[in-house]
Amino acid sequence: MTEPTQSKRFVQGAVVRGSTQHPGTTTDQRLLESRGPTDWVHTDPWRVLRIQAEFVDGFGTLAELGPATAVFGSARTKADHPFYAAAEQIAARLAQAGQAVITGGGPGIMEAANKGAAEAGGVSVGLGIELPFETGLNPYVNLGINFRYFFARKTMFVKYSQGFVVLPGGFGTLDELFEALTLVQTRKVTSFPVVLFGTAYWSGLLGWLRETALEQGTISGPDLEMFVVTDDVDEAVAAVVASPGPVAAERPE
Ligand SMILES: C/C(=C\CNc1ncnc2c1ncn2[C@@H]1O[C@H](COP(=O)(O)O)[C@@H](O)[C@H]1O)CO
Repeated sequence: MTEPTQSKRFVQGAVVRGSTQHPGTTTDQRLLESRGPTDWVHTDPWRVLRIQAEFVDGFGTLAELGPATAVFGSARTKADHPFYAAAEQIAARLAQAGQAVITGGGPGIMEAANKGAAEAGGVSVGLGIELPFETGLNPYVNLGINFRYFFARKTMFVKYSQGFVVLPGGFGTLDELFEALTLVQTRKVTSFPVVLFGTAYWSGLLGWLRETALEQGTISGPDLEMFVVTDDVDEAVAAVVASPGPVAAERPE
């Protein structure tokens, strides 16, 4: 009987190959030398890995953030608008209360909130999003992550904040607001305060929710109690600072 010789073995990561199974090159050689078709970078399996990478970067960066509140509002609000000043003040108060402030990292209300947080010495988070036109993170972000995918970015807002303060805004703001309300309504999260800042701006929407949505039974009475509506900076801050965060509703495993 012939003794197998150790020297003829080839170790390939976790795999051990005998001489007849030798691949001829090492894995590193093939990685470094390969040049071939590149269309696979535009396929869904590759996108899945990129999506995973966004979650890895987001979770890895924000896991130790501590208490935080997300502030939303129009990307178009100018620096001389009263809502810009209000967002700046809300964020400054949140920072003074030991909270990080999370925004979409863009201009308008996002910039105001990042400015308020950063200038008050707080953590000023910007979760940027790739858009067809380049806007980039505003200069007041001191902890920023850029996302390709809206849904990965939206997970970060909810996962790492203990409440939302929503200032007047358009479709983007409404999307963020209604996502939070849907998560609370469906009990995906509990203890998640949503503050609508700017009573006059929100009154039309709230009236429609009461007089049309509630009337026609598409929402219920308690759904209308999910948010605090205010023009008062202190009230807005107090509503979120007291919250323990997006506690997942209990369910049997
Ligand atoms: C349209 C303009 C800039 C776009 N830049 C944005 N950067 C980051 N996040 C954005 C941007 N635009 C929208 N968002 C997100 O939606 C919310 C604001 O949307 P709205 O439609 O303006 O209300 C905001 O909270 C972001 O998360 C201006 O030149």
